[in-house]
Order: sequence, then C-alpha cells, then structure tokens
Amino acid sequence: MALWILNGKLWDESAGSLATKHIQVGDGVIQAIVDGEGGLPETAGHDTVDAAGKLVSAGFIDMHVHLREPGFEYKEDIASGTRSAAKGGFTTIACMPNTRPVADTPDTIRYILDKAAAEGVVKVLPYAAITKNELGRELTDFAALKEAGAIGYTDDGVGVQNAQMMKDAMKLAKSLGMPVIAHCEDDSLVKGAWASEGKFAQKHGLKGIPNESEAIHVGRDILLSEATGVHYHVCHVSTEQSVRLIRMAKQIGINVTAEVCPHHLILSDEDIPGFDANWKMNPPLRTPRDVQAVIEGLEDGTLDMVVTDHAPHSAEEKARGVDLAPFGIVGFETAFPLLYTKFVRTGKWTLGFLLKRMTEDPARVFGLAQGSIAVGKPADLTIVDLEGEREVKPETFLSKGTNTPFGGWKLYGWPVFTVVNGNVVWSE
Ligand SMILES: NC(=O)N[C@@H](CC(=O)O)C(=O)O
Ligand SMILES: [Zn+2]
Ligand SMILES: [Zn+2]
Repeated sequence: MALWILNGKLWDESAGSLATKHIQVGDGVIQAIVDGEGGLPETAGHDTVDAAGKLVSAGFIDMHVHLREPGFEYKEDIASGTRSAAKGGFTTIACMPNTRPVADTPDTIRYILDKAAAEGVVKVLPYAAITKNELGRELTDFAALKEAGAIGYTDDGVGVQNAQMMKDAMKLAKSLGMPVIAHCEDDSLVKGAWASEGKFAQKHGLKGIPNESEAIHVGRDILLSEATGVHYHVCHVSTEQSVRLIRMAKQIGINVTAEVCPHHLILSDEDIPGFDANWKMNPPLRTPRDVQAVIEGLEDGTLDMVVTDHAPHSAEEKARGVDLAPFGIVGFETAFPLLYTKFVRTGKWTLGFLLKRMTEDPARVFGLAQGSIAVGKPADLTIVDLEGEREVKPETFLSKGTNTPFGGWKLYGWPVFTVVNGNVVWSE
C-alpha cells in the first residue's frame, strides 16, 4: 500500500514560487509526483492525506544535535529526542558524542544505532569523538568507529586544544575519507564567562567570552585542513571573524564547510533579558554586528547549512543560576518557525533559500541520499502550515528539555505532519 500526499505546495526553484502537486510514496521512496493542475490521481486502495494549502518539503536535516543517550537520559533520550525532531519537521539528525560514556568506542556507536533503530522515529547518524573521553589527550580508533557506523569525528562540547592532535586527527580522517567536525573554542581565551564580550557583559560588569576564542580555532583548523586535505566542518559559527576566515578559505579552494544555528541568526547579546540560564549557550549570543555577519555568511554560501545544536538540559540544572547552569538550549521544535517567520515572511529570504539550507545543502555536504523531493529518493517529507500563527509553549515540547529563550514568541510555519521512509512518524 502506498501513501498519497494530495494537493501539497512544493517549492519550484525555476519558477521561484510554490506549485501544487500530489506525491505518492511507498516502499520507503517517492514513487510519483503528479502535477496538481490535472485533478486528483487514482488513489483507491491507498492511504491519503490532504495537504491542501500547506507546504510539502523534503524532511529537514539537522547535522548537529544532542540526544544525550547513553548516560544523560534525564535530559533527553533517543525516543524523546527523535520525537521532538519529528515534531519540528526533521527526518534526519546527526548526534554528538558528548554522552556518558562518550561515543568514543565502536560499542557505544553501535548502542546508539541499535537504540535509534528500535526506539527512534527519525534517521539518526552518530558522530564519534576525536579523542578518548573528549579529553584531548589520545585519539580514538577512527577506523573501528567508522566501521561501527560513525559518520565523522568531533569533540563537540569542547575544542581540541592541541594543534598537533588536531592535525593527526585530520590526517587519519582524510585517509579514511571521513570529515572532522569542530567545536571551535580556545580554552586559554575563555575563563569563567558565560556571555560574550558585548553590551550585556559590559552593563553587568561581567567578564565576556571574546570572539577570538572561536575564530582562532577556525583559523588554525583551516590551515590544518589545507595541509591535510581533510573535509573540515565548523560547528555553530557565531562570529564575524570566523565567517571572514571561512569565506577566504572557500575562495582559495580549501575543503571547509560550516553551519549556523537559528539563535545566532536571530538573537544578539543585547536581547538577553537578565541572568536567565535559558539564554546561556555555547557559543554565546554575540553582538548585533556578528549576527549580521552570520546572516550574510549564510546568504552568500560561506555558511552551508542551518543546524539546531539541540541541547536539552533538565529544569533543575537550568535553575542553578547562570554561573552554574550548563550551556545549551533546545532547538528542534522552534527552528523552522523561527527562521520562516523572521526571514521568509519578512521577505528577506525566499522560502526556497531557507528550505535548501535545511535539506539539500546538509545532504550535499555530508553525502546523504535524502534532502530533495524526486522520484526514487527516500520518502522523507515534512508538511508545514505556513499560515497559522501560534505561540511557542515550551511545556508542550516533545523534548524532555524546555530550555529555550523563545517561550512566548508568536510564530508562523509550524510543521504538522512528518514522514520518514514513507511512514508517518508525527502528525498533529
Ligand atoms: N551548545 C551548547 O551550549 N551545549 C552543548 C555542547 C556544544 O554544542 O558545544 C551541550 O552538549 O549541551
Ligand atoms: Zn559545540
Ligand atoms: Zn553541540
């Protein structure tokens, strides 16, 4: 039996507008795409869903998320995290290895993949750690981790402090045809601060996190990527300086790609209302000038994709006060509505541009088969209501985490129906 998604609006890049189509999915793939002008197709004997008036997109792809399993199931687990992703319209997510234990052995990678197959509802691609326990002292077994199913190496949560360690990692990754994904942060430039060096820190007499703590690693790693030829991918870019370095590196053909988070595109340090840990994340919210630079970076392709860096923490942890609370905010269930409302409804971006940065571009960069709507492609689809305005209510999230600065925001562009491999995994 197939599933027909009828009357949906698909983005037509050549026309630069939406066009009504009917889509048939079955056996895990897209089987037919029929023009909406010619009336309804024959659907007898098949399931149907009416997507009239709604957007149908390839399922969103999020290459930077924290599912917290194994070890931190009180923050999130694979069952809750993948449901939260599905509700946000994401059908493929790549999870970070800063779990307990850290995903630094083939056993842990296999554990994550097995759990995702048994309890997850979207596609889960695990990253493995660069160094054992993410301590920066000893490389993990890259070949064995690849064999177990890891899709790249990263010590996300911390920067790799030692340049020789990073270079060795890149050489090894290159020899295996695998990417290195970097959380860029030089510890010698960050000491006990949680806000960036900007007006908020000044106003409150706080020590700030300087932009260079990120950009120094970006610059260093670009040079190491040039030296080793590895595919180097920069996590959660937040500063003007990093954008500038990545733009230069791309211009001379260095194999670098990068991602940016919705919160760094929408919020600056000047929006922080006070000492509230829901505004504490790493990298921190930067200055309005940095926000402008990452927007321009995404627009000109210096930054390849949007990721959420979905980072759930418990309410108890976030209530400890800003100094003691962990860094991170949840992202799945607000990402698309935020970007759609802020950039597409305002006319700054086309809908096609935003969709590309959340589907085709991550698929291109990481060599994934999904990410576009075409016959024969995996049937990973998202239906989105572009018209109804709703308020962000963290207490209704499917994530265990409610740690978001966006509670109470009124947004458009809510995903209402999500399909993975032709199976409905979330529906309102
Ligand atoms: N982004 C965050 O603020 N936190 C992440 C770690 C990370 O992405 O660096 C987390 O694991 O909580
Ligand atoms: Zn990080
Ligand atoms: Zn992260």
